[in-house]
Parts: sequence; C-alpha cells; structure tokens
Amino acid sequence: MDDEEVPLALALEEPGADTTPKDGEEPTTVPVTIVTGFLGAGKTTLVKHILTADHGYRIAVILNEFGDEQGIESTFIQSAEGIQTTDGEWVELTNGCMCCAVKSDFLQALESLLDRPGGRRFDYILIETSGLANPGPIATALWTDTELESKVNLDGVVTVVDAVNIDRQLHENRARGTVNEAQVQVAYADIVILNKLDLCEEEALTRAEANIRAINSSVTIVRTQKAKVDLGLILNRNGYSHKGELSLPPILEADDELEAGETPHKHPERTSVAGETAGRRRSTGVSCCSSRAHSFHAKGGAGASAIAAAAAAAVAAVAAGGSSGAGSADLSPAGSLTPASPLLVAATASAEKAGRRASLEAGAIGEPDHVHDSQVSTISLRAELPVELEKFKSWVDHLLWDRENRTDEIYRMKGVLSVAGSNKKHTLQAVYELYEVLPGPAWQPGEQRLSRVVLIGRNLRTAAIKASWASFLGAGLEQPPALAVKKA
Ligand SMILES: Nc1nc2c(ncn2[C@@H]2O[C@H](COP(=O)(O)OP(=O)(O)OP(=O)(O)O)[C@@H](O)[C@H]2O)c(=O)[nH]1
Repeated sequence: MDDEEVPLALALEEPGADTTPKDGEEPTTVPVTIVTGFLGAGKTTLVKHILTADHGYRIAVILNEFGDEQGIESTFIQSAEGIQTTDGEWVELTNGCMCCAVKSDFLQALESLLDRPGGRRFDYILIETSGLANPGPIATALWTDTELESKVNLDGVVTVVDAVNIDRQLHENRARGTVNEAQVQVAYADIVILNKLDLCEEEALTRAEANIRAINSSVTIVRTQKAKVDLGLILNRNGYSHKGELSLPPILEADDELEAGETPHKHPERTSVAGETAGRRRSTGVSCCSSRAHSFHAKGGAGASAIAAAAAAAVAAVAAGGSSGAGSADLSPAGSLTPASPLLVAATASAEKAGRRASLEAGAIGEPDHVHDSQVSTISLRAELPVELEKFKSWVDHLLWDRENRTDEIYRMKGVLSVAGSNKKHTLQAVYELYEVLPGPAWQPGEQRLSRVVLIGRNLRTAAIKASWASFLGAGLEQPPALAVKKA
C-alpha cells in the first residue's frame, strides 16, 4: 500500500452476533481501550487473553508495530490456540507510529473501520501501542475528536507493567529533557496490570507497587500472571464518557493551546462532570511519542509538546534505585485459550515511511521540540535457510548472557524462525535476559520460510551483532565473535 493512501479496512464475513443497530435503534458508541506498557511487559499476552475470553464480543484490535516487527507480532497472536484468522481479517495500516500519525492515518483508518459500508459493527476496539509509545496523544485524539466521538468512546488506558523489570525501567538514567516512557505509560494508566507475578518475589512486587503509586497515586493495580485479569476490571470502565468519572490527570483540556516550552499545570484538575464536552477539541498539534521511539522511526514529529510535557509534569520524581533483581526462571509457555472471533487489525509502522510522514508533519506544524535519544536502536536479522534450533539457542544465550565487558543493553528480542526439520513456525520472545523459543502454527503452503529476528536495545553494536549472526548462520557457532567492548 502506498503510504499516502488512506488505509482501508477490509470487509469481513465472520460468524457471530450481528450487532448492527436495527431500524429505530439508537446507535451506541464502540468502547476503545488502549493497552500500553513498556517493551515486553505483556501487552500482546493481555490482548490474547481478552480475545480468547468467553465474552461474546466482536473485537477489533489495532496493533502498532515498528516496521521491522511487521508480521511477527501478528504471528504471536495467531499462534494462540483457538484464535482463528484468515487473510481477510488482517488490515495493514502503513501509518507509522500510532502516536506520531495519530492525527492522520490512524484516525482515518479507525473511521473507515467504523464506517465500512454494509459491515457489521464491532462491540469493542483494543489498541495495543508499541512498547515505546506515549499513550497520551492517542488517548487525547480519541477523546477530543468530535467526529469520532459519536462512534467510539475512549473507555480506558490499561498499562501493563513487567514486575521483574519495572524498577530499572522507571529509574533508567535519561538524558536531560527526554521522556522516560515507562513513567509516562504509568502516569496515563487508569489501571495497571502488574504482570509476571510468577517471576517475582513479594518484596519486588511491593516495591513495584510503591514505585507505581509514586507516579500515579490513585491508580488501581492488579497483580497478574500471563496478564490473566478479570476482564470486568479493564473493559467497559467508561472512564472518559459521561457515564463514568473523568480521570485523566496528565492530559489537560488546554494542552493544545500551550506553546512548546510553556510550563503546563503541575496538578491538572480534570473534574469535568457528566456530559461536559465543551472543553474538548480536536487538538491541532498532537504530541508525538517519546523521544526514544523516534530513534526507530524518524527525526521529526508533531510540533506541540504540551501533552507529553503535561505527562512528564505529572510523573513524580522517582528516586534513583537499583533493579528489582530479575528472576532467572524460563518463561513459561502460553496458557490454554478458548475460541473467539476477533478481527485483528495490524497497524504496522514502517520506519522509512513513518520517517517521511513525520518529516512532512514536522514541516507542516512546526519543528521537533525534543532531543532524540540515538542510543536506542533496532537491529533486524534474517536467514533464508532453516536454522538449527539448539545452535540458535546457543547464539541467543551468548547474546543475552555473555555480558562481561559489554555496554549494550538488549531490552527485547522477537522473532519468527524457520527451524530445520520442523513444519512449524517457531517464535522467539526475549525480555532482557529471559527468553523462550516456542513452536507456533504450521507454515502455510507457498509461504516463504524466512527466519527473522528483531532486537531492540540501547547502545547496540550493529556490526558486531550482525557479524555474530553471520557466524552463527555460516559456521554453526563454534566460536561466535565476541560482543564485548574493550574498556578504554
Ligand atoms: N513468565 C511469564 N512470562 C510472561 C508473562 N506474561 C507475559 N510473559 C512472556 O513475556 C514475553 C513478552 O510478552 P508480550 O505479551 O509479547 O509483551 P509485549 O508487551 O506485547 O511486548 P512488546 O510488544 O515487544 O512491547 C512473552 O514471552 C510472554 O510469553 C507472565 O506473567 N509470566
């Protein structure tokens, strides 16, 4: 699809209850829940849990992936037992990062999804942001878009937190003026899913809860394993509609009027009462995603930083501290799932396309106003021939665990593998030093059996990692090139 083209939703024919309003019936708005959280926290796991629960809803999911992840995330979701998808159920939105392009392609795509001629309505829409996204602009756009508002209602922001890693994520040293995404994601949360209970001691959980409350004191925190949360707690909260209490502390009604650099209110008072909509506007300069995400897609982005600034202002200063002491257990396999009939919409972000678009947007509405942290980057690896599973695991062991004298930090790895001797797609998932390789769905006839691995991290040494990968592929990893950096 051309990146200037408005993405289209494909018409679907699925079994399930017809929820199209009948003649004389009042059309109801479709609730939208934003699922956010740092890289690897368990957002997709939560989405799978929602899709496979026995609620009878017809759900559309919008995924925001970076270009290199395209297709990998959807493989994870489709690999969940019981989730039936066909080609027609996938719509690719070449719209760049959702929070950058939220004003354009994303909203248009959402509109066309809702306006499909002859199409049946969805009961619910889930938006899974990327792990480095700032959910604020998406929430604001959904809430303030008067055209969309008659069709959808922002139901809530659910932030999934990795109980093992949240401590270091919240306390990570950042360049002055850059945003800590983990803090912002917690700041925007209506509910925090404190996930990976099985990998954490009680002490670490208590500390994580205290850290979360230091940022967002009134937020509801639910502890989970594999994001198995009572859906009554996260869906149909009506958090932003006239039906429920408004509680969106980091987003100010006057945000889009603030000039860059102007200090937002420290303690925004959002106490709107039922039905009050007068203050809502379609903002003209939706704040972009956090600075680090930009190292993935582009220099540029929306000009006004008011919302991000407001979120940053709402983030309490978190005292510096150490890591929570990551567990060393293997990641456990996904739990059993029951069937549902989801519609999945993959909003895939192409780095270059997003870059072009962001530049256009920057040109249209002003210069970027924040520093990009070029230390975070992504590396994409491919192999045409099937990989030997055990050797591949040794390579990952080396990459993640042989860390002496290394200055890089690998936050996240994801991959789809063609494994020698297996007809199944294998998936790689790694979050910091924990990883798992699991067999997934079978390769389809005619499908190209390509192995793809994406790494996201800080201070990644692209040449060294690519050399290591080439060595693994070529020489069978007898002696992978050392990734260590000699200290000066
Ligand atoms: N042990 C354990 N593993 C978990 C739990 N929840 C999720 N995982 C695993 O953590 C890894 C990352 O989970 P995802 O759901 O893909 O995380 P994500 O937030 O969608 O990741 P990104 O999209 O990359 O930001 C996967 O291997 C999951 O199986 C949990 O409660 N316990």
